Amino acid sequence: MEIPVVDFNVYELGKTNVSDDSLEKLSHELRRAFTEVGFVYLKNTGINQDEVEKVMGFSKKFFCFPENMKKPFSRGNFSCDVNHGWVSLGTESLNPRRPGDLKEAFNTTSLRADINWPSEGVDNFRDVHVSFYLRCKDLSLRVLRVMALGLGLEAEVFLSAHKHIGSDVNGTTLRTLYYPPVNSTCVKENQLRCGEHSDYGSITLLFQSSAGGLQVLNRAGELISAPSIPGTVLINIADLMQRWTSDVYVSAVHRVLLPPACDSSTRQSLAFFVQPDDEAIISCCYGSDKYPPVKSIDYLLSRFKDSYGKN
Ligand SMILES: O=C(O)CCC(=O)C(=O)O
Ligand SMILES: [Fe+2]
Repeated sequence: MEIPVVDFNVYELGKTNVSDDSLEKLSHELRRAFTEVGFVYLKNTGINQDEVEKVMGFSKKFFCFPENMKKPFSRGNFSCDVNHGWVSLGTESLNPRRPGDLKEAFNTTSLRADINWPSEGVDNFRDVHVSFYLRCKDLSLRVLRVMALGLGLEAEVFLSAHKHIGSDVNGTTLRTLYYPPVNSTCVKENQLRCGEHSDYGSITLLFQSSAGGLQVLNRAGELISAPSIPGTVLINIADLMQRWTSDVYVSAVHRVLLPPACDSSTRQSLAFFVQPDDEAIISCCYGSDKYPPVKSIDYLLSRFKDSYGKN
């Protein structure tokens, strides 16, 4: 099964009058995508390609700085948030059995005004990333509502555990990713741009530049490619949501391959990782006991330990 494209037009950002019938139809389409593949392309969400390209442009300026200008913003340097900040090339292994991923990232996890943001040479870096974070937050809340309806659950069931996105008690992160040109003579054995993994939280919104490489493992065990479709948002189920729904919605493994040997192009993506509030207890819905309840923050920290374990 390929990744379906679903039209979100009736519930796009800014729309307030949506009929129950249209929401129900949408919820069935999302349910089908999230049970059969775990990934869906949403079109007509209200977030357009120009916005995405603007954020990528600002990010790229930062990534192209020399290392000494990026280092002060490193992940781990921010006492208010363990995940906020810059992650250098090869630091994270999303598949811990592989060498470090050939990617750089900047995580916007804290929206606090009093933290140190890159500004020299990248005016507006904070504002551009924070505005896009808030747009993604709004869209995510809409998607979470429709997802609950698709399961025949009360519309607020997921939303009530995502009340604090953008505050210090919620780990939701906008991650801008930069995959520099690959020099194939320097690549380690089994190294990829991004190793096989599934995401940790509830859902992920992904926007990609035109360079390919993203693959998704479908339920038939086939790796299918997930190219960028301009103007759409690729949304996937993450692991806590799979637990929450007792495996009804599936969190699919995915990865980003190296480019072909003679291809020296770069790649960019923006991932918005939606995480339930730190203190939310995630228990299986429908009264199932398939997984024991887990606290959102405990689960997230244990997953970070695995992917940053080598450092
Ligand atoms: O860059 C991409 O297209 C995917 C990145 C990803 O899957 C992740 O960071 O979790
Ligand atoms: Fe991912």
